[in-house]
Amino acid sequence: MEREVQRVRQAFLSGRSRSLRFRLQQLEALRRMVQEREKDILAAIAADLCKSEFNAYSQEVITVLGEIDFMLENLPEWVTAKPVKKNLLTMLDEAYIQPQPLGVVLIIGAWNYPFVLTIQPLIGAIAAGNAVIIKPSELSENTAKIVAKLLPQYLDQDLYIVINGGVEETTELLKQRFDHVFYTGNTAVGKIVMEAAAKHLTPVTLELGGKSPCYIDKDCDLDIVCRRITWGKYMNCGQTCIAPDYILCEASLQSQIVWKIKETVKEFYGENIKESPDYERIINLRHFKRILSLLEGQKIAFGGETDEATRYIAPTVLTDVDPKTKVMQEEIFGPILPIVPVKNVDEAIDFINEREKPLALYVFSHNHKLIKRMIDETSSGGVTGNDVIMHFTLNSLPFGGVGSSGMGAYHGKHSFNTFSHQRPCLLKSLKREGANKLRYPPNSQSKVDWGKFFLLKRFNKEKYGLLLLTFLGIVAAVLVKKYQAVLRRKALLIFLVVHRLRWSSKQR
Ligand SMILES: NC(=O)c1ccc[n+]([C@@H]2O[C@H](COP(=O)([O-])OP(=O)(O)OC[C@H]3O[C@@H](n4cnc5c(N)ncnc54)[C@H](O)[C@@H]3O)[C@@H](O)[C@H]2O)c1
Ligand SMILES: CCCCCCCCCCCCCCCC=O
Repeated sequence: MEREVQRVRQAFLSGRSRSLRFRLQQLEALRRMVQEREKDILAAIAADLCKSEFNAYSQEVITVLGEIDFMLENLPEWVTAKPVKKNLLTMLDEAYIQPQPLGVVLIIGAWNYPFVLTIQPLIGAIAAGNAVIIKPSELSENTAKIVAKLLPQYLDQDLYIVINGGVEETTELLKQRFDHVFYTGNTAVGKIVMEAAAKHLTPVTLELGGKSPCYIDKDCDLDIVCRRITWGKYMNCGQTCIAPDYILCEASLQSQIVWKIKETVKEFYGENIKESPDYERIINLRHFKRILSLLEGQKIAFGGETDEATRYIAPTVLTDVDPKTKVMQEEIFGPILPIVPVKNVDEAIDFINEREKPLALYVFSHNHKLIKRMIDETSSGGVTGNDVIMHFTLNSLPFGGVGSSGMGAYHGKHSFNTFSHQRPCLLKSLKREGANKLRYPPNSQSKVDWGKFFLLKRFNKEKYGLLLLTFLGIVAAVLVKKYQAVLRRKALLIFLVVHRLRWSSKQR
């Protein structure tokens, strides 16, 4: 493992991942891979999660292609140095922020959307100019294999490598030194990742999970609400990090919600859900048994049918759920939807705030003020009002958690920033030493006063008169610079003295 990481670091140190041209070329190669090998990728996802080609394409491949296109379009602008505002002490100098790659990045992918949750961070890391070690989840072994097979056929083989394996390999990998670790998965392993990274002071992005609440207000169109929730909850058999985990609503709405979700399930998956090409299966037996154990002692309003041989669990709704029961203590990550009755929105807000900060929050209402209030008075990684999941699809929004649902974010420019160092650069001249005397010992009250004047005031915040004066001063300085080096220093001094006198008189 150490040798592999060394090899990737050597490739990074060669400097070739840094040029814009190279990054664009690698991203284009990645896009070609997805387009040319689409069938293989879809087949692998199908084998892992029993997902139809249509679903795999629209839930995973579209997002990957969209992200690559977005990067290709915007990267030339993002990589350029951005000039910043200056103070009086540095106004003749060059000050800018230069985004730079971090170095060697480790990406640990997740199994539930095994392609997009591994490749989307990779896109950001390449765009930012890094070398990358990709560790797909061993739970989605078919996708892990196809990723390991295809990436070296299209990308630089020394800069971007795939290491497959389970807990043992991940543990070994995490002993190595990286410049950033990006992990997607559960909170318990997130802590292990962060602890390992801390040994090298390596920064981490943790894309974790949590119980994402869904509040339904009385004032809404329940047909539409239930259709949207049914889509987001049972997509991928409930194995979605931002799936609505449970519903909070007034008790009087409960029976209507149950009935409408039941009808929608029929509309989406037909009478025989097992036969539906749109309904997936649980990833493995461990998760299948874990989800079944959450049903114990619950009132099943509909669903509850299971088949261990195929790891099938029917779309299920639980009513009058006691918040103290097991199903409300851990993230469900399966097709079970508990309804917890609350008296009103105040109680719903308290309920959410008494628990760990979730990855997503959903609120349905015609009342825009109520939605805004929910957002203002709670915390979560992201929010979608009057729908579920959809904030994930917008690459202008940072995607990530807060508190126990994670730290850091990605997607679009946010990925580029996550994998870049925003390097502050100030380029001074070795001339104009006169102004610098101010900061050299011995210090004095007069120097402190000049320092206050130079550093606590920004000329762009001054009134018009001052602006004009500054402008004239700069013009004078430029002219003087052009014609007479000696005069230039004097003109600048006169300008600063005038400037200072005005400022001092205002202070008084
Ligand atoms: N925020 C997101 O974008 C996002 C996306 C997908 C999943 N998730 C979250 O992930 C969770 C689902 O994942 P899961 O819990 O089923 O994963 P899991 O427990 O089945 O496996 C997680 C991974 O952790 C690794 N692992 C386990 N123990 C380890 C150890 N001691 N050291 C190193 N690695 C170890 C395993 O090899 C495996 O690849 C949910 O909480 C979900 O919300 C979050
Ligand atoms: C054909 C219609 C296109 C519909 C687009 C819907 C996109 C859904 C994307 C779902 C991806 C969810 C990933 C969640 C990450 C955590 O598990």
